[in-house]
Amino acid sequence: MMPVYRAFSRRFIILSVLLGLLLSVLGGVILYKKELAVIDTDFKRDVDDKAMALERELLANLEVLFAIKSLFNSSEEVTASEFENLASSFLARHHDIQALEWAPKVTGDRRGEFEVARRATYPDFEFTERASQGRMTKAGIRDVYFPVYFVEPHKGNEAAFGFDLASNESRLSMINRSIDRDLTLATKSITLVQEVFDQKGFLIIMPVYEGEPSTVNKRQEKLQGIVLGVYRVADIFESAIKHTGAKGIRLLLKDNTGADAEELYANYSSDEALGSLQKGFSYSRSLKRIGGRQWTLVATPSQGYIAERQSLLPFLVCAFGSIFVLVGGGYIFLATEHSTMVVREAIEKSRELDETKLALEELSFTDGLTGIANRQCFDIRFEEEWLRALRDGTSLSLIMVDLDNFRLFNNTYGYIGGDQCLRDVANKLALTTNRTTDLVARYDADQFVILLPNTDEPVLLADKCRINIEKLHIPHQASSVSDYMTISLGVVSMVPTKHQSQADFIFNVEELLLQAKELGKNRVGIARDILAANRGDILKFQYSQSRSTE
Ligand SMILES: Nc1nc2c(ncn2[C@@H]2O[C@H](COP(=O)(O)OP(=O)(O)OP(=O)(O)O)[C@@H](O)[C@H]2O)c(=O)[nH]1
Repeated sequence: MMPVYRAFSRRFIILSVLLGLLLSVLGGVILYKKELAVIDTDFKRDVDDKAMALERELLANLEVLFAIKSLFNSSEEVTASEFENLASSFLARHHDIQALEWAPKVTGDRRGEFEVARRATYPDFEFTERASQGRMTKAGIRDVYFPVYFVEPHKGNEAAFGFDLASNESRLSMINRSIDRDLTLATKSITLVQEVFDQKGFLIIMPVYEGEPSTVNKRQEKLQGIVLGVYRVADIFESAIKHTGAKGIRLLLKDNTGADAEELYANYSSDEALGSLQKGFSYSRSLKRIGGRQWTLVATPSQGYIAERQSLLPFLVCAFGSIFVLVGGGYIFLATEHSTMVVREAIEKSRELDETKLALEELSFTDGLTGIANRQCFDIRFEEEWLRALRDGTSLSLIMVDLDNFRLFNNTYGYIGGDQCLRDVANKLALTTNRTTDLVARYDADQFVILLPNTDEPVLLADKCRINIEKLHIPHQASSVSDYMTISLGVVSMVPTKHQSQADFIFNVEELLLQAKELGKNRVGIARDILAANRGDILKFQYSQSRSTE
């Protein structure tokens, strides 16, 4: 029973520990995923903030162009200083504008007139275009020019001053589109004429007409020129982003207008390797369409951004949960083992106690000197057998034995010799009885009893005992009967009835033993009814009886 219980409790503890570990890991994973979800939401919000800042920045720059356009709309002829004053005031506030420019529409026949007018202030002024090797050269002959006539700030934009925007096919087509539809348009990324380093820039152009022409022809006819904003992508980007809060976000600005997407600017180095977690957070946010261009912000968090927002909580939940489960499981396991041990010890103790009790019981029923049953044992067995015989209607016989002249034996051979004699006699009496149900017990000092349940010939057995003791040849010089130790016996046998008592039964056998003593010892005292019942053996008893008379 115990091993089954132990195996069950061990299996239960192991399963509980495994379940606890699983729950700890699960708890950690759930918290980890929740944290990632929060980071994802925060990240998208931060990117949206930056995209909106970029939109605001572009719209603010458009407003500047509208203000300059208004200047040209409201004046017959805008002078260089008027343009300079207005543009400077905007440039002072908008540091991300590379230049604000005015490019009038100049027909081929008026080119000289325009060049001369500007040479009053800038003697080297002429209409220019970009030569094939990238350097600036005098503009070729064409019907219409759009030369950069005013440019603020002048310093740093000298290369653009006089540059004919119509010198480039694709730019001219965009200008014409803007003019025909009265559209504010932004170019795709270009390398600015004033650019020294390899940075991407773009232009926003805004046509200025006389009045408000509503058809294509009238627009072409009434066109005065073009207001231009010149920008470096990086400047616009950094200026917009620098006031937004979150740091550690890798941003890539792409121009997705048309079929070919183009990368405009990235605020990180492209050879930086990305982790899978970073890639998982990647987020694209399209900006409002401005100047006909569709810009998109592609964002990925840096490792620092993620690390800053991750806590140790999921790990701690997992680690401490596991430790708690393991320690708890270990404690319960040890406690169970201990209690099992205690129970096992208790069972062992109880078994030992039972054994001790049995041994004590055995001792209490054993005569200390001879090792056969004692008086107490006899009394209990006698009671039991009496009741059994009474119930079953069977016979019960009792032989009482007394050593002859034992006092004299003691006097002659001493108590130690007497003790040995008692042991020898007891041993021989026990050997003489055959049945397991027979009981030989020491009754008193030198007296023994033999209880014989359901025995037909108790007298024969009694005489056999007498003969066997005499045959032991235990010397007894002082005996009045023989040279050896002899015994006298009384025998009673009856089928008990409820009118008879155990005491009478004992009394009778004592009487018969006394008679045997009185008749001369070394003989069996038999009741008359037994003599009658055992007629066939009468001679033997006569022999026994006759011994005493010799
Ligand atoms: N050695 C020894 N002697 C004992 C023990 N118990 C009793 N005796 C002695 O046994 C003797 C019993 O003597 P009795 O039965 O009275 O008389 P007896 O000498 O046997 O005489 P009869 O019975 O008439 O033959 C006494 O001397 C007791 O002291 C014992 O355990 N050991």
